[in-house]
Amino acid sequence: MTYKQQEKDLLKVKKLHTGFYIEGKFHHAIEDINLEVKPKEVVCVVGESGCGKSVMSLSIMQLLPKGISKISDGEILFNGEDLAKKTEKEMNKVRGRDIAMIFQEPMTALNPVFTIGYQLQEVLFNHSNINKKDARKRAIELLREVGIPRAEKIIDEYPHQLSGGMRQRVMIAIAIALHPKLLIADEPTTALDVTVQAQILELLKDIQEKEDMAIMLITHDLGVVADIADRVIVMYAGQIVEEAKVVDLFTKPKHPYTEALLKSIPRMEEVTDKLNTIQGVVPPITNMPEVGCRFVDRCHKAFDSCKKVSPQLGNVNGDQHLARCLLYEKCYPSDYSEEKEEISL
Ligand SMILES: Nc1ncnc2c1ncn2[C@@H]1O[C@H](COP(=O)(O)OP(=O)(O)OP(=O)(O)O)[C@@H](O)[C@H]1O
Repeated sequence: MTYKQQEKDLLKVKKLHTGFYIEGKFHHAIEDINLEVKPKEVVCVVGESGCGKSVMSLSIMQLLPKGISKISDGEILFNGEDLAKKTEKEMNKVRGRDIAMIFQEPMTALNPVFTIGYQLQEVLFNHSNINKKDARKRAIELLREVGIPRAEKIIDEYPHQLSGGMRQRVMIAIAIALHPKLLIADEPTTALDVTVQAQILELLKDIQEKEDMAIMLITHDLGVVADIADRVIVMYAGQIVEEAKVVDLFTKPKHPYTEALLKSIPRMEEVTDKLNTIQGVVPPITNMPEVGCRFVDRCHKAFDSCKKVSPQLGNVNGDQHLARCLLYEKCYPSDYSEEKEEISL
């Protein structure tokens, strides 16, 4: 039995396409996204800024900005139910109770005019019949669980009285209050300094184990991934370009973009005066190449066909390692033939 067949999916995203209306024209920000998250699994989604990571997570949570964006195709199955078909009222029940989300900047998610305790208890009141006394007790327990010292005092403080790391701990406490089955964490450590980043990652790992919860962690930093992920999904220009178990991704990366991301992680043992950065930028959604590989202009392994043939996501190293690159035979479109390409030239 393969890994993918072992357990039922908690989240299964199928052929998801989401985009924005810009100057009256619809442009896709993510295209043909297929992914699964199993119960208790930690899946990391990585890629540079603008690759579509946040659009993907906001699509799953149905939190895209109204009027200017839409899911144009696809399904988002959570425990078999399509979230894309749920009403706002139904989604309000799912958010927090089944799927929780934490963001990069906790200050924007926390309300500055209410105490920490008020905001924690509000979640408990909204989803259960708990009384005031028990809610306060539970809120203090939750603050302790996420490592907040002097929880009895902090509960009556306001978000601005806490450090960035402590605020992120409060967000995690709110997120786990109802024991969700999935936590989506969008760059949860990016705004924090390095030592605090490590503590928050450690906390997420502990909580994931204690709560038996799955995590989808979104980050632009592959360094963060090594420590926590079971599986990694690499996104580039709105598409998944590689997906593998964490060990395989780090030891046998298949896509030149993943290789470049790995090279850009600073290493202690390398004495160098410059960081390896990837030259160029991610194409904007208003100027996405219609055909060919979207990484072609930045790829040092690119060859002629890369501009003419759109690579498919294919199995490149057993059934758990997918990549979207013409270096691999399995990534050519099923109707591809060299003859056809020659005629079209
Ligand atoms: N409100 C919006 N209106 C128009 N385009 C948008 C909007 N939000 C995102 N986009 C575009 O969608 C694409 C994907 O953006 P997204 O925020 O998902 O990237 P990301 O990988 O999460 O980057 P970051 O790490 O910077 O958040 C980008 O080209 C971005 O410019």
